[in-house]
Amino acid sequence: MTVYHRSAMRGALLYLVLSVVWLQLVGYLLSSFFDQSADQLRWQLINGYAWVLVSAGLVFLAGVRISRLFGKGEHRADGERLRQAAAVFDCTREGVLVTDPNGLIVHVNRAFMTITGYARDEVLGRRPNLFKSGRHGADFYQEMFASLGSRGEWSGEIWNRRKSGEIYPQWQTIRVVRDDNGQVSHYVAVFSDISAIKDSEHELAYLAHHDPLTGLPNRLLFSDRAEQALASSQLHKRGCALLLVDLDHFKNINDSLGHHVGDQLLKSVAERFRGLFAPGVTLARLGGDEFAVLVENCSQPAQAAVLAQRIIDALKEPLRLENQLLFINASVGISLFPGDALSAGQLLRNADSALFKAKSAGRDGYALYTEELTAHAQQRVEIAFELRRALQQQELRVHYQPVHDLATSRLIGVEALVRWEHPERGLVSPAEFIPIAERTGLIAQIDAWVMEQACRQMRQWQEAGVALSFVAVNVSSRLFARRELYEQVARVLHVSGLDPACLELEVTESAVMDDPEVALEQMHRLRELGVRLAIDDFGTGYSSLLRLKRLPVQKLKIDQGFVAGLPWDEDDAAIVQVIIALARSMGMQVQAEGIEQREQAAFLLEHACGMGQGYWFGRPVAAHQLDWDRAPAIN
Ligand SMILES: Nc1nc2c(ncn2[C@@H]2O[C@H](COP(=O)(O)O[C@H]3[C@@H](O)[C@H](n4cnc5c(=O)[nH]c(N)nc54)O[C@@H]3COP(=O)(O)O)[C@@H](O)[C@H]2O)c(=O)[nH]1
Repeated sequence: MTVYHRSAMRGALLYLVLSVVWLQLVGYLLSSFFDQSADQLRWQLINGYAWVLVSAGLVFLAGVRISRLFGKGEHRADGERLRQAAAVFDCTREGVLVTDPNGLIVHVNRAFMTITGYARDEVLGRRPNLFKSGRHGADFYQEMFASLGSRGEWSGEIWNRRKSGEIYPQWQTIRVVRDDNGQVSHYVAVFSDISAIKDSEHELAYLAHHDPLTGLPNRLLFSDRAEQALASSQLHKRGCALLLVDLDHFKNINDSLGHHVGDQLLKSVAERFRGLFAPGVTLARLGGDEFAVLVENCSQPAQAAVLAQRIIDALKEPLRLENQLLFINASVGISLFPGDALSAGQLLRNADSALFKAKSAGRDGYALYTEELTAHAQQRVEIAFELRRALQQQELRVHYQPVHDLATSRLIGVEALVRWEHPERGLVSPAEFIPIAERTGLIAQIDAWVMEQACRQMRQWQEAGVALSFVAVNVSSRLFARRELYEQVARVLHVSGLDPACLELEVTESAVMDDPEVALEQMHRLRELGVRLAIDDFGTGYSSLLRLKRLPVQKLKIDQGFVAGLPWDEDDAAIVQVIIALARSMGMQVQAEGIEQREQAAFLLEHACGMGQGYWFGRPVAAHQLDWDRAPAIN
């Protein structure tokens, strides 16, 4: 039972007792005063009316008390609600601003002051246009008031000005408050400062569109800008040039000096390139060591070529990193809009084909896109695709070319050369697919496979009693630069059980001289395994004799280009003699390749070249086709 019930019960009981006492007392008094029952009846009636009158008075008093009681409760609840609202209003992190129907500010909360920098007194009685940033036009405010008029509410992003003058974004909701008569009594605006969110959005957008290392636009932003530039060029009937720049042998820097130095170098290169171009030119880093330059208003190949040369020349001076000077070159591919391509994607692909051409032509230069390049590029893509399949479907074969001892003319070794038995095209020359395999990275897989086959084959020959000193395999520059080459060779030797001294690894002179320090380290590691090392195509690179002397190499292979002129071409004859003398002076064996005539073999024998290989001795053939007894007479 509540307090109210108990007090009501008490009142009712009191009324009951008083009524009974009153009735008994009046009845007793009337019977004692009056003998006549008619008088007694009249007074009882008067008493009844008097009691009804008193009761009505009591009911009135009770009603007043009750309504007072309820009235007090309601007021208490209202007060509580108001106190809570005021606390929320003041504690909320959202700014709150209340205006009267005329738009004059009548109230602001604490968060409002924190966000805007204004004190309460500075804004009360003023209009919210005090905070206008000037970023929004009249349309914006018209729409806002139209929404308030029709829906009684407006929400949206608005840029306002703090007291400090700083312009900032806020998310704001404005509500119209109406009184009991439906008249506008107030406008209440609740807003939050969204600068931090905007900053994060900007940061995310920046990260998504820029390369974090150099701060240059990335591929996404570059493609976007290229699309825009092309659209604008089309409209204004102007030309554009896209230059794709690739650093030559950058991988060697990463591999030999570490990624930290590689990163520093990329930053320095980006800095140097930045200094070359006027503001209208977009320079981007597309990934790895690949940069792109988009030049608007450049329609002539000659103009683009000048820029390409400027890029190449910019790297002629060494780059100064923390404590060392580094040299790096670049190759550039150029494609022009609208002459070469009509879309940004095509322009990039064409520039890539031209870049490939520049690299194939010996690097450190530029090449312009031509239509034939597309056909070649297409062909390259197709071959790369098919080559992957060929590896899986085991379409590759290993052929062996005999190597003869020139003194005895006997077959003493073989060189393993890969062949592709294409299901439709027949035997495809490695000269066609090896460069593509090198570019796509498939070469490492191919070389590893050839090495495994050659070692197994050599073991089989040895088990069959064939007296063969070595089997030579080619190691591409790509595989040679990899640290895992050592593990790979060790694994193949272990699996095949071949004596390491019977395996000869041929590395081209250019692969060695690309980065002699890395080559030196790699060669020493390989020598620890006990394998033999030969420098292939010797004479075509620019070997430093000092460096050559330090290399743990057992053989120099004279490039077939010099052998071709023997014995009549004096220059070739002189070069060959020098190479032989050089090899011998460094205690290396020397082997000539590309011997097609007896006279060439005779010249080489006469000048103390130890070994020879070429069509005159025998072409590369399948393992079972080798003629072990062939020893053609040289003299
Ligand atoms: N990384 C790898 N490269 C490989 C592998 N197999 C081959 N190659 C390289 O491909 C290029 C072309 O090779 P190929 O068509 O096999 O040509 C070799 C010989 O057939 C050819 N040769 C040999 N003797 C003569 C000759 O008397 N005349 C003549 N015109 N050509 C001849 O020379 C090529 C051998 O060259 P080399 O390797 O320098 O000893 C070629 O660059 C191969 O290196 C492979 O598995 N991996």
